[in-house]
Amino acid sequence: MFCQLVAAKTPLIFITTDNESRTEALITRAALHGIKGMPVPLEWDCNQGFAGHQETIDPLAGLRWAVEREGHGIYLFKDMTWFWGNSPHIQRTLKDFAAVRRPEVKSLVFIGPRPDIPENLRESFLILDHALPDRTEIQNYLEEQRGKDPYLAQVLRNDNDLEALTLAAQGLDLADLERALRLSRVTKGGDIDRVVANLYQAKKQILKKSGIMEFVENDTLPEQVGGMQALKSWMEKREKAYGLEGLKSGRNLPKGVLMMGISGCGKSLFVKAIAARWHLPLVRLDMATVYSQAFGSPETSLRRACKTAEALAPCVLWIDEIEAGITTQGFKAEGGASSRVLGYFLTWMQEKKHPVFVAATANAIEMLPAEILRKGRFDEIFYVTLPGLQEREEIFRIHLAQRGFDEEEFDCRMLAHSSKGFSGAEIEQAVVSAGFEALSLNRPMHQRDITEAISRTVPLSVTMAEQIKKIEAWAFKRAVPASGTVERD
Ligand SMILES: Nc1ncnc2c1ncn2[C@@H]1O[C@H](COP(=O)(O)OP(=O)(O)OP(=O)(O)O)[C@@H](O)[C@H]1O
Repeated sequence: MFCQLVAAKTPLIFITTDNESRTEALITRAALHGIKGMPVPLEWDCNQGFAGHQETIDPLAGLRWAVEREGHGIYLFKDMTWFWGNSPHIQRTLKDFAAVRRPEVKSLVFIGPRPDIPENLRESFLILDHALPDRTEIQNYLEEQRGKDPYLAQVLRNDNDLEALTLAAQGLDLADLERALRLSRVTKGGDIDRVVANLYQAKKQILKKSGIMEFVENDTLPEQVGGMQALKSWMEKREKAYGLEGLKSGRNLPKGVLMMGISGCGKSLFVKAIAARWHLPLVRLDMATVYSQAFGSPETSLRRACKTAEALAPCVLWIDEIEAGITTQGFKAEGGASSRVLGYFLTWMQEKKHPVFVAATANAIEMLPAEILRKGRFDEIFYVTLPGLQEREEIFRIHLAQRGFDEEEFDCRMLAHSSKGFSGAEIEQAVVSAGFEALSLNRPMHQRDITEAISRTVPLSVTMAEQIKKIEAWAFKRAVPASGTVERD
């Protein structure tokens, strides 16, 4: 694509990239191998100007130098986005350059993490996105390296190993992949499982640095989730239809589910359980962070997040608080960032090319615009409400067992009765604080400790009774209850 644009004499190109050196390498390779007669691209940055031309350190001088040079050429500007916003001279020079037809093949290429192009120049630019390498690119790279590098030849003994390493490397830049492999070599990890583990560590670090997303280490089992029968059977049906292999490989991965409902009732827990059960990496995107603008505009942050998720595919993208950023005036009325961001997200959901299972969670569900709830966006929309009697009993059993208590020594039915209106998180908290109480008195935990912890708790369903009623009335019309039934006790 880049070669074709240059060959077609596109004067101004902007490439968004998170990795300058990878993009520089790509441009150089494309120029030398893809465009006949093209010399090596010349690079400009604000510290050096063009190499060997001190007089070009000033951005305008650098630009003029490139514009005035004769012959074919690609001129790569790295830091121009910091300067051009406040410089009418730079903007005018670029506008004039774009307006002139010239016999030679000459393009000025600008790179940066975001297409921060001055309003004035937008029309003159063609914007490309240098996304992370896809599966085929990674596989080709690994195969090529295996032929050259005895260490990789030792790690990748067969096609299954190659497949496993390719999968683990998805979401990494080739430069980062190279670095991670070097690290594995130094630590003498010749075993494929260790190399794969190293790559996951590298990915975790990189996502953490990017700020808006995080890798969630996860081994939650569906058995750790009490109740939610409808959600569980939704999951099991897909497993029966496509097989775990089909889901794990991404071949038959559903589009996604939206889980909305009261805080502390297990939405996040279920997202983790689904990802672990389908053996898919789980990345969490916090919409509140996207709107905080800490990592660029909300649109740019979300675009980057979606691209990264696609590069990591097959994976589960957990969008937490999808309603964040939508103000009380509503989605359309405010007409600002949230409608643009959600608009982008919905289009992406529809058009994404790689298998990303989107698990979105929401608390303030009455804020969600009809666009999100429309049939077909998500495979299913679930409403996660307060657990009923049977479910509370199950949740007590789960949390007692998780903390090493023998659940048979407790009357979980009775505990369930006395915790009416409690969320899963509140039940967990009652078990934890009862355990702590007993520990502080240096004795085993008894049933009484838990009932006392329950009676000390004022659950959310009491403090927020009115809101919860409203939320329930709203949700029951629009979503499937995650529990399968609406159990009242
Ligand atoms: N159905 C459940 N079964 C077992 N444990 C539960 C259940 N619901 C909640 N919990 C416990 O409460 C904790 C918090 O729940 P979780 O974070 O999944 O709730 P949430 O609905 O995502 O809340 P929020 O909307 O506030 O993020 C869980 O980690 C789990 O320990």
